[in-house]
Amino acid sequence: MFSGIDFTVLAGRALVVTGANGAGKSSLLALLRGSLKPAAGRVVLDGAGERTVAEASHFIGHENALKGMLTASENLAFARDVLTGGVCGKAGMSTDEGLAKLGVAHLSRLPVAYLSAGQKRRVELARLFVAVRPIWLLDEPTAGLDAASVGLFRQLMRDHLAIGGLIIAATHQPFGLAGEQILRIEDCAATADDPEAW
Ligand SMILES: Nc1ncnc2c1ncn2[C@@H]1O[C@H](COP(=O)(O)OP(=O)(O)OP(=O)(O)O)[C@@H](O)[C@H]1O
Repeated sequence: MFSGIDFTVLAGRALVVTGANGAGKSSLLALLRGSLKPAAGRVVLDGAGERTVAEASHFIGHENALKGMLTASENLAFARDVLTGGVCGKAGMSTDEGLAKLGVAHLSRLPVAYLSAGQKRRVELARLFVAVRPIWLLDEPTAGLDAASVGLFRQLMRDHLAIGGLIIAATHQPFGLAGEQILRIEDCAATADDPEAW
């Protein structure tokens, strides 16, 4: 795995985590949201009151968290209920508005099992908009998206940063977000803020 990772990400900024297959990008996201415990070190979240990173975050894994027999709209309604319980988040857009944000409003009433890989991914990403959470933890968010959808999602990330959101994304492709920090995980070490690493 990795060691020696030390970084700070401020509100309104993005950190792009890159590295070879198996370097530990997904594992780092799991550590950040608390689903894995670090052997050493800690994750500190400032300015979120009593909330943990998990409670303040959306997590989009590299596998979609969608139920095939539920429609796109039903999947989002379920996610919205789960993500807005207690103090953990407030409701955002309606499910149809969230799907429209990703350009898939016309798929709202279809069971997700009938959708293409890219369409499923766009439904998954719509979750970011039906509940309001300041931190987006994204694992290969644009995998399977066509060029137009990648461009659309890049703009949605910019919009989130512009309102003071924070994004940490594992990816093999640069997003080209202004001022994005890059953390390259290499064998048992990490090099931070190295834009030439691409
Ligand atoms: N559940 C698990 N149990 C044991 N080892 C695991 C588990 N998940 C991942 N690993 C190991 O941890 C290491 C890092 O995996 P991780 O998925 O974090 O890599 P990654 O950088 O995200 O890779 P990729 O680019 O292929 O998605 C790998 O060697 C992998 O085999």
